[in-house]
Amino acid sequence: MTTPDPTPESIVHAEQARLDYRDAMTYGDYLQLDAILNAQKPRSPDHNEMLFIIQHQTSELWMKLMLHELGAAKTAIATDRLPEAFKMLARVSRIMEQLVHAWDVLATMTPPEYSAIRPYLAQSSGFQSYQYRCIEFSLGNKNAAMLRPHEHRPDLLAQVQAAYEAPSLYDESLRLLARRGLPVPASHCERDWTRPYEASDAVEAAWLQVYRDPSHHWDLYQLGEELTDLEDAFRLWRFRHLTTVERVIGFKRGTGGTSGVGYLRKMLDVVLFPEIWKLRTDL
Ligand code: HEM
Ligand SMILES: N[C@@H](CC(=O)c1ccccc1NC=O)C(=O)O
Repeated sequence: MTTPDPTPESIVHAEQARLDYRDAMTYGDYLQLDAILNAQKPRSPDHNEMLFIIQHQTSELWMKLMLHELGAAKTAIATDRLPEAFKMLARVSRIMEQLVHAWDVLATMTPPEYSAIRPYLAQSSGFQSYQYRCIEFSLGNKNAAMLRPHEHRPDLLAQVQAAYEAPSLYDESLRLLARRGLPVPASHCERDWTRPYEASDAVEAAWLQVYRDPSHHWDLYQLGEELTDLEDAFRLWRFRHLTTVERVIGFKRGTGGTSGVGYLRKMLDVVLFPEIWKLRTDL
């Protein structure tokens, strides 16, 4: 006699899965799904606005995690706990790569599809993303003008301002090199952290010592390569943004008031960790 194939119902029964959650915390409770899944409020009647909203909301969630990891990685470097920092920096780079691939989903939106939504966006723009600005500042791309869009929200301004005033990931890395006896000039160990980073031959010379003798400076060498991974991924993100914008709105001005593609193209020239790149030519 053959036993009958199990039915979906009998499988659940045999597993003794809990089915009554009246008195227990559920998946949705734990993840606050009521809040998250009721936060998509399209303003247009257009089908594609849901994609646009979810693309941005998921990006903001990943940015939240990046900031969480970046902040902890900076503290770990500042307190000489490098293995922990490496774990967190690797995660930040993987998140950035995730955001790079996310552009593929948004690129399914054609120019006419976006044109149907765009008037409903009014003057809102990614330019006003405070988490994005915190990431740029944490990575050392400081620019006082970028605080202005947040002036009307003192609570958010305080967060962006804190990232603006704090040493960046790279600043903390250079301070670590100095603590390890490498010849990082004093001007790069203590300074007004709100000033844009200025590349220095002396800093490059310090990194060169690391890269010329990796086995003696293994963890600093690994730090240099983690920073390279991160900037590499960030450059790809900027490039995919630029290309997606060009294919969707061409050379129209941005809703945030910038030239659009022209502005985003200029941002491709930003170098976050200049000496880490320059030293490769001099090795
Ligand atoms: C069709 C999709 C998109 C278009 C047409 C677009 C367009 C633009 C434009 C024109 C700017 C320049 C600022 C302005 O004048 O508005 C900008 C900035 C920005 N966008 Fe987008 N964007 C798109 C998707 C996204 C997505 C998915 C994100 C992810 C969160 C994003 C994040 C940003 C950020 C952070 C900035 C500021 C960049 C900086 O200051 O360096 N954008 N976008
Ligand atoms: N700057 C875009 C608008 C835009 O992309 C946007 C608008 C509201 C919320 C997020 C946006 N995404 C990134 O900039 C545009 O000029 O079409």
